[in-house]
Amino acid sequence: MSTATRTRTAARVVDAVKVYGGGDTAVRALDGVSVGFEAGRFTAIMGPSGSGKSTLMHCAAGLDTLSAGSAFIGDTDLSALDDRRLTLLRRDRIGFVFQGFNLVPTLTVAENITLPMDLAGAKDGDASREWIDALVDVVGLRDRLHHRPSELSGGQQQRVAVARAFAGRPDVVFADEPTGNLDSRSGEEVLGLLGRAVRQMDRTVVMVTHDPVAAAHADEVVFLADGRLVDRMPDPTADKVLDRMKAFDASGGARREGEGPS
Ligand SMILES: Nc1ncnc2c1ncn2[C@@H]1O[C@H](COP(=O)(O)OP(=O)(O)OP(=O)(O)O)[C@@H](O)[C@H]1O
Repeated sequence: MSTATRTRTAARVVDAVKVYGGGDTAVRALDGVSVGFEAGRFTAIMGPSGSGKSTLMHCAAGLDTLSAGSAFIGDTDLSALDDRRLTLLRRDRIGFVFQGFNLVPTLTVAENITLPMDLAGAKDGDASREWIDALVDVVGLRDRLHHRPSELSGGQQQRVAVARAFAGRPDVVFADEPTGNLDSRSGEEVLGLLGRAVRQMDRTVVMVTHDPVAAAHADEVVFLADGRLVDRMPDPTADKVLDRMKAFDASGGARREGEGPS
């Protein structure tokens, strides 16, 4: 039973292809990617600029659609959902953290955190009150609950965004460069938080990042190059990730079969 629990896949794409545009200018941003993101794990997606990281995240999270292949949240095939159901799935089963914190300026910290649940009309039962209470402690915002975002530092604002992403206990939280706008100390705090949410609160996080130090907070790093999955690294360290990235620089990224070096 515990094995089954451990190997649950929170999100996955199978043979994912994404082509932007058409004709001579078509860009194959994903070129047959199959990858699963295990529940209860923190996975980082890395790769050179333009390798398809954001495209993979957006398609896996139902923010964009694949040109071919399938994307699943749990057992739900996203391509089988109409727009309304997709919107509901994103609201109820997925949390998002973006580089620019995306908080509502007129709401307090507490209101921002519970906004997705309030919009969903969730009943404020004891279980969810306890969960939010625990989250507020994990993100260290108890003394800021009645402040507005403009009264907080960037790092504090991103901690609010992290709490908001986890508030509805989604199946998976997708984070796109969550530390991109933060200094290194605030960035470390936010990454530590994501890691604690996974390990102490049994959450699932998938994070796109450029930064080997950020990726080292994950349980596993998956590497993309030229729209393909080229490597996976369990138990990453910043040095190991940096070395792997340098190999991409040296080779100019992964080449398609039959394609020579430029
Ligand atoms: N909306 C779009 N229209 C056309 N091409 C796009 C679009 N979005 C992305 N691309 C192209 O698809 C490829 C993959 O882009 P993507 O943003 O997924 O890469 P990335 O690895 O996240 O890059 P970065 O690290 O620079 O953010 C790139 O060649 C990019 O120019």
